[in-house]
Amino acid sequence: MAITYELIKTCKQTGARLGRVHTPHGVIETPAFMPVGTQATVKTISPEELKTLDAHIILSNTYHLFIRPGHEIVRQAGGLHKFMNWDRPILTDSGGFQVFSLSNMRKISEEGVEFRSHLNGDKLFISPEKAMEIQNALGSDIMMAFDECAPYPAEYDYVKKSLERTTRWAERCLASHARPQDQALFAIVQGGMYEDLRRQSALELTSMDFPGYAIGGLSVGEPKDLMYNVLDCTVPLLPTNKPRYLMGVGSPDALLDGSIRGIDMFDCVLPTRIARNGTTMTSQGRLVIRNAKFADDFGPLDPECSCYTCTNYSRAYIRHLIKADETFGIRLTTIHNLHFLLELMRNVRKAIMEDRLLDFRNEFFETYGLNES
Ligand SMILES: Nc1nc2cc3nc(NCCc4ccc(CCO)cc4)[nH]c3cc2c(=O)[nH]1
Ligand SMILES: [Zn+2]
Repeated sequence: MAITYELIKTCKQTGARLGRVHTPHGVIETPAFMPVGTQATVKTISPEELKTLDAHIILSNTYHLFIRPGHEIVRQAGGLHKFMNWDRPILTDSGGFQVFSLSNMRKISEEGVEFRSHLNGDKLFISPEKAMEIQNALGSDIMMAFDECAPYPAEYDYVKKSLERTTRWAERCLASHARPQDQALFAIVQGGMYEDLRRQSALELTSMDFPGYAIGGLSVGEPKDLMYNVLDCTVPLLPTNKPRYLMGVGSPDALLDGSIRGIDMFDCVLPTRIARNGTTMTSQGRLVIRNAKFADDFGPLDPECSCYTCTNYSRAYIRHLIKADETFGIRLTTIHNLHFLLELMRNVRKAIMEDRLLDFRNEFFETYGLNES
């Protein structure tokens, strides 16, 4: 079996679970945050630094690696682990979402999606079979089924037709799964913001017995309370002995409230993306280091933080680097933001062990600020 999920305990205060996902490249302690390395690198951070930060798994993208450098190159390199020198688990997203969020001129049919590369405009086509061939070449430990992430908002009838096609595509992914012993294929539940369609999608996909289930179609601009409604009606329909992965979610508040609702895995570009413009997550909420008030502030970014950045550099120095567009500044804010979220998840796992996750959540929001993202 490519992966097995070990449920260690369920929190008495909430629906949160402490677990472990065992993979051929190591164990993932859950609930887990996955740093995003879209083009085979977590931007500006080395694999050694990711290990120092204690990231257990990273995410890469089928769409990006298909259009550059091409999955055959990665296959010839011996797979993504060798290519990027990362020997811990890798999850690859299947490309559906990226095609819709990045490329223009795309046509969706039963067969798959025709689109133009956002790099050079080449006309390309990805089908469920193609998405599986690419992920097979990449050699990721966890592959995602090829799906359609319905836009938000979207008409009921469109979402229903779309989820039913996503279910048929999931069957085609299963049928073309070349190495189920080495790679786990996760299905992706769709259904927009409609409870009955979410139920339909969950029941259709869980009847096919995948090793793990993702909840897609969220974090697409909907209000947070809608996202939580969808989780409340979807998570209970997923098997308790398999991992649940909420795609594209990674703000501190959503990691906490998603864990409370029984989500085991999260990914988001947020910490790395906002770091590049100097926005940082600190125990007192968001801090935009470009702000002039930090020009002569020689204290650490976050006094409560023990990361490499907060141990060795001042706000004044980091602000100077970001203003001067120095890459080292982006490395420092990225290291801090990744540490902040990975540390948050370590504390979430500790709070579940001690049956006090709800208390931990309320304490966290008192200092971080409820409406932060
Ligand atoms: N295969 C598949 N992949 C997905 C990836 C997703 N990623 C998201 N949301 C990410 C949203 C997101 C994008 C950028 C930033 C940076 C700061 O603005 C933060 C969040 N939702 C998602 C849904 C799906 C989905 O249904 N299927
Ligand atoms: Zn720090």
